[in-house]
Amino acid sequence: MYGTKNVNPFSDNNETNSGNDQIAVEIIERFSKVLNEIFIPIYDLTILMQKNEPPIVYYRFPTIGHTWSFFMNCEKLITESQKKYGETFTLYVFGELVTITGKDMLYEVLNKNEFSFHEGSESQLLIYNVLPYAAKNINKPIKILRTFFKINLSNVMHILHQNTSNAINTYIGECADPKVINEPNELLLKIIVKVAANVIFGEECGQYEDVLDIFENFTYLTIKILFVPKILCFIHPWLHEQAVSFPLRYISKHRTVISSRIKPIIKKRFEEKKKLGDAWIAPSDALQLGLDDPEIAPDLNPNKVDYNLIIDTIVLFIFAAMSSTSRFSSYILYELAKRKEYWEKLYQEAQEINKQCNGKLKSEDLAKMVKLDSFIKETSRLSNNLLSMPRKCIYKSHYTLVDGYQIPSDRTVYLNVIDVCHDEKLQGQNPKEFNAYRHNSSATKLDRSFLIFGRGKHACPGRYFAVNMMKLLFNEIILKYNIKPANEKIEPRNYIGCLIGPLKGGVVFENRN
Ligand code: HEM
Repeated sequence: MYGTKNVNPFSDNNETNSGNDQIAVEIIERFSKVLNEIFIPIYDLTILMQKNEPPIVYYRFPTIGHTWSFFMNCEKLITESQKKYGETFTLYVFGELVTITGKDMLYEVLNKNEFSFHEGSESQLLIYNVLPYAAKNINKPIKILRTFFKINLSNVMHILHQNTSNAINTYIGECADPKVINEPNELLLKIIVKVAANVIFGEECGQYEDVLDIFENFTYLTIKILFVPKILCFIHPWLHEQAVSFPLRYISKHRTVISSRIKPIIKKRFEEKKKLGDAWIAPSDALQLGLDDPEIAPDLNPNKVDYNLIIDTIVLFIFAAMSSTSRFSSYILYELAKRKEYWEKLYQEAQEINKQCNGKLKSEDLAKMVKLDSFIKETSRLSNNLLSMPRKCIYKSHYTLVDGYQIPSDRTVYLNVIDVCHDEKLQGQNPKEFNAYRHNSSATKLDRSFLIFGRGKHACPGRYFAVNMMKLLFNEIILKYNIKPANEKIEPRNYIGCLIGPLKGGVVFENRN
């Protein structure tokens, strides 16, 4: 029954402190024991009388709860808690109780309306504080994004390919002598921003350096704020939100710059459409999809366009697209640099496909890149966060999971995705080891064993774009360069709290021939 077994998952480490530290720890421990003995049973009792909540993992220090171990070694905290309490349990982190569910229960949480994606998601912080016009009716921008991926992606593949090639030439270029790229994360972000800006924003606008700078800065900052420890949440979550979203709100007056760039383009498009009528060929970008919505742009009148909503939709698009795609691309680049044993086969595949399509890749050619697809899928599988896809329980009093545990209203539930990634039944033999050929379906396919793009009704609508973007990028890199880690001892993946942190270390590029 919940909260009654005061088991300490970290008891093995208790003896490592010495001297004054040891005394200090003992004093705090004694003090906290007294507090625990007073408060925990009272809390336990009140809850027990009401519901069968998931067990709260034992913690030593009141207020701090599991925050320290969550931050320092989240993987160990989760694994040991799971061993002792089962797959559903509760932690006390940054002043808040959060419940963790494992591989058997997480699909229920993902699929039930009683668990809100929008209220649970960390990105809400960004959306409400920085994109207020999108936040007012979030379904509108999401619908534009979904439509874009449904109808436009294959139409823009040749543009994406061309832009990827150009961006690689610009940012990596000829490497007759070995060239060390010390910050491959930044390089990949630059390439992806340039490529994606064209198809999202329109070719005319995607060329403006000031706009590209905004997208880049915005993505950097949004990645950074995800890793800021939520210390201020001990006082109130609102304070944390205000502090981390502060720099984003003032980022180079993004609204003014983007607005000054899109207004003339929108005006020109309306004029051409009026003049040419049905003969006008609409550009295949997300900007145009926004303009096709009569609520956003009524009567082809530039003065009536809801520019704020268009700008927020574009920034949301960029934020959603850039941060994850560039982060995952950097993990793939490192794996590729490290794992020479895969090169031969990947190179052969790239050459054959390139020959068949005369160097002009279309959607169907990308579908043929099965080996590269598997390599991308395996890298992503092993580059997942430990916990992911938070949901807030919005059911009136509590929601009862199939395992009988009752999740109280307002509780955030995190999904233990690493439990899925490391499960032998789901992943096959040696699930913690890299084996690119363990997969027999594409990285875009949503299934129980692969949760990188989520599942259920909020599953990532940008996954085809992301995977195709990565295929274009690495197909080009494989054909053009030999790569190796700048430092033989490349740093393994590191976690910051429950999130996988950016990889560190340079990569050396050299022309293949
Ligand atoms: C490697 C790249 C990417 C990864 C790993 C990724 C991952 C995810 C995941 C896990 C979710 C589900 C979140 C949840 O259920 O809590 C999600 C949702 C979403 N993703 Fe992605 N994503 C990627 C690229 C993209 C791209 C390129 C876009 C394009 C704009 C995009 C747009 C979105 C949007 C709009 C949602 C929310 C959908 C909704 O509200 O229903 N993502 N993504």
